[in-house]
Amino acid sequence: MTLGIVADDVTVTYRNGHTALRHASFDIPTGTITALVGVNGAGKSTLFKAIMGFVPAAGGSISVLGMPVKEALRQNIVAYVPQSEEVDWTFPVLVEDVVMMGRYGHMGFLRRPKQADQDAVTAALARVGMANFRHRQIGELSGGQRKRVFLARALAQDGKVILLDEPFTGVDVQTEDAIIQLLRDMRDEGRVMLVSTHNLGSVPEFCDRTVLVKETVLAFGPTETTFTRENLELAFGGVLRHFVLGGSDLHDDDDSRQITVISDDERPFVVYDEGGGN
Ligand SMILES: Nc1ncnc2c1ncn2[C@@H]1O[C@H](COP(=O)(O)OP(=O)(O)OP(=O)(O)O)[C@@H](O)[C@H]1O
Repeated sequence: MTLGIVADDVTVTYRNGHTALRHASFDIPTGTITALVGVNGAGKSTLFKAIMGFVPAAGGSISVLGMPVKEALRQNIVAYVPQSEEVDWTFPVLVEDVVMMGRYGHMGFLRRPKQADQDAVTAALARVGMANFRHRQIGELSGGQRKRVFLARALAQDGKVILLDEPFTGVDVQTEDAIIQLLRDMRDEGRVMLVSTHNLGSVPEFCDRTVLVKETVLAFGPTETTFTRENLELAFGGVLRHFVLGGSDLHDDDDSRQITVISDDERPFVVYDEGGGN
């Protein structure tokens, strides 16, 4: 088992003094898809930022493919697929330009694309089924198409570790299935896929591993032993009312993919179904 990402006792404190993660530890091997699960504000994005070196760890350490974060950044091996809200969609930029950004780390100082860079962009767009959209403005695309373009950027970068922040928000079932298939292919190529998702129903279906966060890492490991009723109740701070997992049940009907967590004050807290998520 080759180690992909290892967090050892990581604490992250923002400049305003807020500590978003305390003593968080986990490890995930290469060649896996790992779900990052937790309520809003649990620290998922913070963990991503720490892995990308955007925020320093106030304590502990993170290694990526055996390297410190700084070195991993230098080698351009960590790719990021952002949440839609993080992107300024009014910025006038073509689809091919967004994907070309994935090549920047492979280019020289002047960032002049070579034929190999153009080829990588073409191949990445084809792989996500967006070849025909190459010359479109990014702002003119649908939510699902935009996700595909950012996945193409990660592919063009040839990231060995790919962080995806809620890739299923606002995408239809067909696009979700296409994204899951792509993630599986990338896993089989030995990459590390870390996926933050609120779409709990699909976690057991496609994530080999799960990391549960709530201001720290509550639990991590293989999904069968980690994505349990007890751990989910801990992560969501409520009572799990409807929890159907595993095997053929998952595919029998739409209902069986639904997970409902009822919060302590009896309001449905998390209600997710096949295509949904909120
Ligand atoms: N730049 C920042 N400065 C200070 N505090 C921050 C900053 N970014 C996030 N936080 C705080 O850190 C905590 C964790 O936020 P984070 O964005 O990591 O949560 P999350 O799990 O990604 O949530 P969501 O599911 O809503 O995306 C929250 O309490 C948040 O308010």
